Amino acid sequence: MYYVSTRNKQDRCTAAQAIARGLAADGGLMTPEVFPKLSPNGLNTMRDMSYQQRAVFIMNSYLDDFTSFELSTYASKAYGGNKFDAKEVAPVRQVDPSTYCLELWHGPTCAFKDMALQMLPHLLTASLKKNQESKTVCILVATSGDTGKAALEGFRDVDRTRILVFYPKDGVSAIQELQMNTQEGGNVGVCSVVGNFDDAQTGVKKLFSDEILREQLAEREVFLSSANSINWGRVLPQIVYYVSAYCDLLRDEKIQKGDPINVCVPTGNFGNILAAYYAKEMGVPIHKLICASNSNNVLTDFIRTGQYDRNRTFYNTMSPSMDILISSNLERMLFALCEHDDSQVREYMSQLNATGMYKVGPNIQTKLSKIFAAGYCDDAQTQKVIGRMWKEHSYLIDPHTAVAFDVLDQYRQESGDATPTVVVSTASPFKFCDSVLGALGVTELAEGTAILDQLSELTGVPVPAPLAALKNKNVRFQNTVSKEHMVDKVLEMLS
Ligand SMILES: N[C@@H](CCOP(=O)(O)O)C(=O)O
Repeated sequence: MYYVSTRNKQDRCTAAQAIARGLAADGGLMTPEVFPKLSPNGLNTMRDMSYQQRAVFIMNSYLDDFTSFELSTYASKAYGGNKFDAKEVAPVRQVDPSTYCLELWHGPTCAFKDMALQMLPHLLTASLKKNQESKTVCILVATSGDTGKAALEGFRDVDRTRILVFYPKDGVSAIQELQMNTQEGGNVGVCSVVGNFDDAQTGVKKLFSDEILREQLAEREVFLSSANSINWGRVLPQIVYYVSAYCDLLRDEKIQKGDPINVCVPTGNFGNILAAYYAKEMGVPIHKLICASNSNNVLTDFIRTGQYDRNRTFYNTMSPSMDILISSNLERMLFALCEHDDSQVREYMSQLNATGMYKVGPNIQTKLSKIFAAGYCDDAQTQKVIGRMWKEHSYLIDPHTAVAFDVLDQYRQESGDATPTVVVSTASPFKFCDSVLGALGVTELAEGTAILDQLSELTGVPVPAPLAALKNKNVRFQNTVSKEHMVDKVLEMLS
C-alpha cells in the first residue's frame, strides 16, 4: 500500500517512508492511497481477541511493509506488561442503557495519546531500518498538553531519536506542565512558547519547511519528523480503539452484528475523530460521528455551515487539549471528502494560510453533514456536567470528556437519535484537578501535587500511579522561547 500527500498525489511513498517523514515536504499529510475494508466477518473474528491482537489485525492491513511478527512484537511491547493499568487496555464502561464511555487514559501518561505514542516509537525506529536511514531523527512536537508528555514518555531514551516538545506558556494545566517538565531521559527537551497552541503548532510546521534548518541538521546527521497526529503512525493506532470498542460491545452482547453505533469525540486537532471516520470507512457500523468542541468552536461552525474560519477569539479553557483553531487533520478529512482531489485541498489550505478561512462547496457540505454532527460546550457547562456525572453515576470525568457528554446530550435532544453511543474519554480527571475539584464544589484548592490527594480523598478514586509519582520528581526544564526563536531552541538542544 502506498501513501500520498494530501497536497500532491505524485508524492507517493511506502508506509515506512511516510512514518519516518511525518509530514510531506509540501506541508501535506501522508495518507493511504486506498483504505482497506474489513471482511464481512472481520469484526466477529476480532470479537474474542485481546487488544494487542486486534491492533495487529488492523495495522497489518495498512502496513504491508511490516510483518505480522513485527507488529505483534510492537503490540506486546506497547500495550502489554504493566504499561496500562487496565487489563483491557482501552476499557468500555457502560454509563446508562445506551451510553458507553471508551476510557483511553489507562496508559503511562494518563491520556489517550498513549494509545498511539506507545506504538509510534516502535513503528518509527523500524521504519528507519527499513528505509536504511543512517541519520538520527529529531522529533518535534507541538502540544496543548497531552501529546507532549505522551510523546516524551514514548520516545524516552529510544536509540537514534531526539525529541523536543513545545507547549503554549499559559495554555496547559499545572499537572500537564509538571508532567512534561519533569520528564526523564537523555534525548528529551521541553520548552514553552509565548503564545497559544496554534502559535506553537504553526511554529513547528515552519521548522519542517525551513530549508536552512534542514541543511544545518543534515550536516549533523539529523533529520526532522513528527509525533503529532500529522504523522500517519499516530493516526493508525487510534483507528484500532474504535474497532476494539465495537468488538467489545459485540462480545458483551450489548449490540448484535451489524448494529450501528454513534461515537462522540472531544476534538481539537481532528486526529481522534478522523481515526473514527477511518474505522467507519473500514466497515465498522458507525452511524454518526459527533464532533465535540469547547468554546473554540471553529469545527462546530465548519461542520454546520461548510465555512472554516479561524479569525475569531482564541479561548484558554479548562479543556486545553481542545484549545485549537487550526485543526491539522481536517486536511485529511477534506482529502477524503473531495475524493482525493489534491489540487482542491491545496487550494483550501492556501486560502486558510492567506486569509484564515475557506468554504467548501455544497457537494462536500452535504457529505460532511451526513457523516458528522457537531456541538460545543463552554467552561461553565463543562463544570456542571462533571458535577452531574459524579452525582448521578459516581463517575469522575475530566473536562474534555465532560464536553463530549454535553454535546451528546445536545445532539440527542436536537435529533432524537437513540443509537447507542460511545463517548470517548480522553484523559484522566487527575490531570485537571483544579477544574474537577471546582466542579465538585471545592473552593480551597491544595497547592502543587497535594491537589492530587485532595481530589482522591474527596472522591475515593485513587490517584493514577504515574501522576502520584510526580511528587518525587525533579523539575528538569524551565525554558521559554518566543515563536520567532523556536529554531534556535532546536539547534541548541541538538548541540
Ligand atoms: N490535543 C493535542 C494537540 C496536538 O494534537 P495531536 O493529536 O496532533 O498530537 C495535545 O494534547 O497536545
